[in-house]
Amino acid sequence: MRNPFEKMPTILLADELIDKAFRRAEKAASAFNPRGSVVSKARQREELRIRTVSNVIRDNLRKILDRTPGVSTLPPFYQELLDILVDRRMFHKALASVNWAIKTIRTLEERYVEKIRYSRDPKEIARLRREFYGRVASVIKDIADNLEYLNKARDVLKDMPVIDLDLPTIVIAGHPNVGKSTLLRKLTNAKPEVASYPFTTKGINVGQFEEHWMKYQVIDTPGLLDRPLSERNEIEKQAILALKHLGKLIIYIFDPSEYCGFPIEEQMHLFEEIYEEFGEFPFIVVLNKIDIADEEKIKKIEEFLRSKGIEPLRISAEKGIGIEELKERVIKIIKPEMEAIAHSMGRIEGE
Ligand SMILES: Nc1nc2c(ncn2[C@@H]2O[C@H](COP(=O)(O)OP(=O)(O)OP(=O)(O)O)[C@@H](O)[C@H]2O)c(=O)[nH]1
Repeated sequence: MRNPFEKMPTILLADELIDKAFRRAEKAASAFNPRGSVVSKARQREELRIRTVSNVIRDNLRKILDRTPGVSTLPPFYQELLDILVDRRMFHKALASVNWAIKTIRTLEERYVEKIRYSRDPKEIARLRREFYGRVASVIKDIADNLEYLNKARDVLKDMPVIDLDLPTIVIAGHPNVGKSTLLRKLTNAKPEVASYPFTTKGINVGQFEEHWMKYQVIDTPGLLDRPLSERNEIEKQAILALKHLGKLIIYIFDPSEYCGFPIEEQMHLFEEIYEEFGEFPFIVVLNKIDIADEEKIKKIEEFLRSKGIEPLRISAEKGIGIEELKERVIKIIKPEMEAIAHSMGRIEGE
């Protein structure tokens, strides 16, 4: 899956678009050598100007609509993301205004070409053409704000993170410095691709791994699932919603060594919040940095988790301890689900 907004064209602002169209029309008119009477020549030349202006503008605007995916056709994850990045309603309205401008200019073109064909006075013909120019300029000025909005939106959208929506996705959560990116690197054996996300200052880390001929995607969203809910703003809350559309499983990381700077009580508190927030998700909980952590603290967290019916896994992301077992647990949870999906699709195809 690619970024659905990758193909969005550069969007000219109102003045740029008007200038471009008028300049093209002048160029076409000056290269044009009509024959016939004075009136006929005037008609032909002005009709050419009108058609050129209309074509240039409509082509430009049409390209925006053709190369921008319809919001409702996008997967839910991208719809949420669109809301976070640019406000879905505004975006939709801006596109609708572009559509309106295309239609209006087409109507004006036909109307003025007809008027010119009926006129027998070269001065009147020139005046009609100027009037057409004025009306076109005012249509474009009417949508100036929308063009500006789309222009800015495009800059944001074309850099949207490329996340493969077809792959089962594992989301990593836990306080800062507990070892999230170290674990991601270890699990995926890859230098994580960092895509810039506007709602995290650090970008998002994405990596993949393959096991038993199946690919999995692991993402880490610094700044998102590492703080209490009360500290998150609206945008971040929405981003979390987007994650819910995307993820299949959460790997929650504790750092019993407390080297991350958060006491284990605080870590348990954050865990409870995230566990509740993602209630419908399967969780795998790991205790990281066991190479340096205190046995007593490890036990304390283990007891806390067992009281919730969770059996945590001890690992060291840095030393590579427990990573294979972690992968096995991931696969055990995700694979049957994916197989069930594949199976039901096969059945539908087979029928
Ligand atoms: N001793 C030890 N150190 C580890 C282990 N895993 C991670 N670290 C260290 O812990 C520190 C933080 O690790 P990161 O992977 O950057 O943590 P993070 O959770 O991604 O941090 P943020 O991106 O800031 O949220 C780094 O200095 C790592 O080297 C481990 O298993 N053992």
